[in-house]
Amino acid sequence: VSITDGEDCVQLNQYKLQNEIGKGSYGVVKLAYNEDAEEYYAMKVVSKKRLMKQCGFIRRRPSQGSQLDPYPQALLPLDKVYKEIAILKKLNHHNVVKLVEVLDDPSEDGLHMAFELMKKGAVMEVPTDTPLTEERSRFYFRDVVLGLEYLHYHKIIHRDIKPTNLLLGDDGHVKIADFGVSREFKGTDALLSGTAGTPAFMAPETMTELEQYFSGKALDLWAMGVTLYCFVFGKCPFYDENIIALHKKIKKDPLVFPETPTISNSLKDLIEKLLDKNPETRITLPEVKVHPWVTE
Ligand SMILES: COc1ccc(C(=O)/C=C\Nc2cc(OC)c(C(=O)O)cc2Cl)cc1
Repeated sequence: VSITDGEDCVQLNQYKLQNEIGKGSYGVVKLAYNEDAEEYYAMKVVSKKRLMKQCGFIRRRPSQGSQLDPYPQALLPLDKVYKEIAILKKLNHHNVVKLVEVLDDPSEDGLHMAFELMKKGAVMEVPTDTPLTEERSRFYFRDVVLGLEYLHYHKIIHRDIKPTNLLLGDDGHVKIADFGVSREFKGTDALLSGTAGTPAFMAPETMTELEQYFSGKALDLWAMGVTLYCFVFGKCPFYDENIIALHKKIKKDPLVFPETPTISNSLKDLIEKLLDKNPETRITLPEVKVHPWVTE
């Protein structure tokens, strides 16, 4: 990997890194021009050092001798990102982002993942005062249903479905992105514990005091419900900037639809079934596929 700081942009092998187009806890995404392919890509840059710190592997140790504290048996954080790459490499679906290449130079801190560029970026930002029409929401929702059906079929729970992780290509279709917290499972469903993803999109069953296990697929369905609500209303159904208050609202508050914009009864019915606080009775993906609002 040769990194040269040219006129004012960084060259990484055959990629010319340009301006930042995305940012998150994972790192940044930069526009990258591939000189050989004469194509633009989205280059996700993950800092390995930051990953190590995020998992508390690098502690400030008092200088008491040089003995290295043995790493706890937990997964090394880099394994997490290598697992994410392994998952992405085997995925190939019209509604899932395509990982093209990984540039990982052991001597470099940045791990670079080149994705096909989704020219229009995220389908929408939340909150927004210009939400999507019901028609447009249905069009994008169908893409998310197909993408998620593919992921669940390949035994992957995404765990961070939300509008900013739904990227729009120039064919007007949506692809699911960001597998940073996704989980592979064996058998028919994942049995998960703990919370991962974005708080306002987390399902109520994950917010239990006692350590509990819950279905992975049902988490993605709940997040799809929050996402669909955001599509048409431009804001989340449950929100509070205080995380404790947010958890309480998600667990206790009834679902409320704003007066405007008015939405059809069939859409209300679907959102209510997705945002069912009981994961046992929550609508499943096969049922979503045949729901009147989706097939209308
Ligand atoms: C306005 O123009 C724009 C065009 C494209 C973008 C954009 O692509 C942003 C993020 N991209 C991604 C993020 C990912 O994770 C966090 C992953 C992943 O890890 O799966 C993949 C991609 Cl592509 C933004 C603005």
